[in-house]
Amino acid sequence: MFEYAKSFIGSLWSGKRSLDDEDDNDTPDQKRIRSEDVSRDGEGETLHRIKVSNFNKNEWKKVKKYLLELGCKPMSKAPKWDYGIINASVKAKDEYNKRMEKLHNKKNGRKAQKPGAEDDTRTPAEKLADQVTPLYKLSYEEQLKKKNNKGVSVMAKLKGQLANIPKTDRTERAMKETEWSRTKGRLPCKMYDPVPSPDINGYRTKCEFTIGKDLDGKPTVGFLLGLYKLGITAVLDPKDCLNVPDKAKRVASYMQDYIRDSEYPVYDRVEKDGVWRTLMTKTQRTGEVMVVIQMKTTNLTEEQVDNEKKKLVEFWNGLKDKPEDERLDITTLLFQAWDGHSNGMTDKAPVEVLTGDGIVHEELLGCKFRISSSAFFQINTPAAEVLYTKCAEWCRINKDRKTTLLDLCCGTGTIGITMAKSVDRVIGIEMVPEAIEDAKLNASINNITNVTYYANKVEDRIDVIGDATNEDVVAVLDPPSCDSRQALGNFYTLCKASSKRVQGEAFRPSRAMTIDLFPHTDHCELMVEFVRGEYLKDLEQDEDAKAAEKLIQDKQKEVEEKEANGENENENENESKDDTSDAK
Ligand SMILES: C[S@@+](CC[C@H](N)C(=O)[O-])C[C@H]1O[C@@H](n2cnc3c(N)ncnc32)[C@H](O)[C@@H]1O
Repeated sequence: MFEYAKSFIGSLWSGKRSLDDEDDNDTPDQKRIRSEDVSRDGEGETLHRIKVSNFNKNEWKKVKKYLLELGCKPMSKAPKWDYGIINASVKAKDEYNKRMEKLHNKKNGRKAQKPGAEDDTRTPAEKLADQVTPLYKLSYEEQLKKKNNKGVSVMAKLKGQLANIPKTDRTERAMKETEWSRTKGRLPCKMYDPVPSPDINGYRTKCEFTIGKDLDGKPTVGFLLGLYKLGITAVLDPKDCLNVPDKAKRVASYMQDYIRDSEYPVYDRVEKDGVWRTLMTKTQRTGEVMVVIQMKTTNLTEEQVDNEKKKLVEFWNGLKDKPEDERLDITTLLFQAWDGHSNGMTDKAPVEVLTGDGIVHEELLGCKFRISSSAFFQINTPAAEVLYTKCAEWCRINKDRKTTLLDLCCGTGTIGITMAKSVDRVIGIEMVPEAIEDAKLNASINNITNVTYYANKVEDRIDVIGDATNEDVVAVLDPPSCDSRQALGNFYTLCKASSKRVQGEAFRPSRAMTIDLFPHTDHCELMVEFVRGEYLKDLEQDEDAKAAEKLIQDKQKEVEEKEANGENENENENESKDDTSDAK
C-alpha cells in the first residue's frame, strides 16, 4: 500500500501512469486504489485530489508521514477506513521532484555499476538485458545462491520478529506460542537447498510485448529499454532476451513486419495517441500458440476496426501456408480494443476471439489444462511441475485418513487437480471467474470429480473453509506475487498467537525452500510449510528436523564468520528493490 501510494503519486506528478501500476503483480487491493477526482485550481494550490479506497489502516501512519513530508495536506479518511482523500498541492509536486532527484543521485552514487544516462556506455541490448533479465551476468549457481539468500533472510527475520514481538502483543499465550522462536539459531526451521529450474533459457510461456518505436524511430515489437516512469519509451526487439522462447520471438517478429506495413501508427505513450499497443503470446509446450493483439481504436471508425481485424486474421492464417522454415501455426487469435491510458493487456476491456477457441492447452504432471487469455498459469511449465511436486510432497497426505485439500487462489485449478486423486476432496477458491470456469472444465477433462470450486475471494469464503471438516485439512495458498516484506507480514500474523482478527492456534514454520521459476530475473518462489496443533508433535519428533538443526547452526556459524569478515551482502538493500520471493 505504502509503495503503491509512492508510485501512484510519482505517476501523477510525471503526468503518466507507471509501467508497474498495471502489472500482473498488483494485488487486487492495489488495483482498487484509483484517482477519483483530478482538479487544478487557478491559484495553483490543489493539483490533485486522490480518493484511495479499501484503505489499509495498518499502513496509515507510514503513508501519512510520507504525504506530510511531501507537503500534501493531511489525508482525511472515512470513519470506517473504507477510503481516504489525499489533497496534493503544488508544494507537494516540488517536494516530490526534489526527493526523486535526491534518491536518483543517492542510487547512482551507491551503485557504481548502474551508470546515469550521460555516462551509460551499455549497448541497447545490454540495457534491455539488464531490464528484463537483471541477473543474466551471473552464473546460474550464483543466481540461485542470491535468490536463496533472500529466502533465508525472510525466514531469519520472521524468527527475529517473533522472538521480539511488540509489548502490545505480549500476552501470556503469545509468549508461550512463540517460545520456539527464542531458541538458539538464526533460522526458524529447516531451509532446504534451492531448487533450480529445469529450463534456464526460453522458459516464459507467456510474454507481453510493448509496441512502440525503437531508438531510430522505427515501429518495433519488443520490450521497453527501461522503466517508463523514468521517461524511457524506446522499445527493442526481444531477439537477445534469454527468457523469451524462440516461438514467441518469431510471433513478435511477424507482428513487427505487420505493423511496419500498416497504415496506422504505433501507440505513443507520451502523446497517448496511435493505434498499435500490445502483443501478448502464450506459447505452451503442447505446441499451441495464443496471440492477443491490443489496439487503441478511439480514432478509427467501426468499419476501419472491422477491416483491420479481417486483415489480421488473413495475415496470421497466411503464415500457416508458408514454406516449412517460415511457417507459424497460431492456435487462436484474439483482439482487444483498449483506449485507456494504462499500458499492457487489461481486464477492464473485453477480449474478442478472431480465430480458434480463444484458449490454449498445457500439459503438466500428466494432466491437461485449458488456459484462457486472462487466466493465470505458471509461465515456466517444467519448473511449475517441480514446484507442484514438492508442494504435494510437503502436504504429507496420509492415505489412511480422509483429507480435504484447500486450493486457495487456485487459478485454473492446477494444484488441486494434480493432487485430487490422493485426497478425499478438494475445495478450490479463486477470485477470477474466467479462471474458475477454466478450473471446472480442467477438472472435467482430467476426470476429476471430487473438487468444488468457488469464484470468490478467499477472504470472502471463509465459511467454506470452516465447513471443510474431515480427518485432515491441508491448505495450499498460492497467492499473487508479493515482495518479501508483504510475505513476512503474513507469516508473522500466522505465527503470532491469535487475536480477535486472526483466530485459532498459532502456526509454526516447519520447513522452507526456494524454487526458481524465473532464471536470470530477481524473482523466485519461496515455499514454506506452516503447521500447528497435533502436527507440531510430528515436528518435534521429526528426525529430519533435528538433523536440520545442526545444518542451521552450521549455516549460522558460516554467516557469522562472513559478517565478521565484512563479506555479508546488504540484504536490506536487496529487499528495497522490486523483489522477489513469491510466498507459497
Ligand atoms: C500465483 S496465482 C496461482 C494460481 C494457481 N495456484 C496456479 O499455480 O496456477 C495467484 C492467483 O490468485 C488469485 N487471487 C488473487 N487474490 C485473490 C483472493 N483474494 N482470493 C482468491 N484468489 C485470489 C489470482 O487471480 C491468481 O489466479
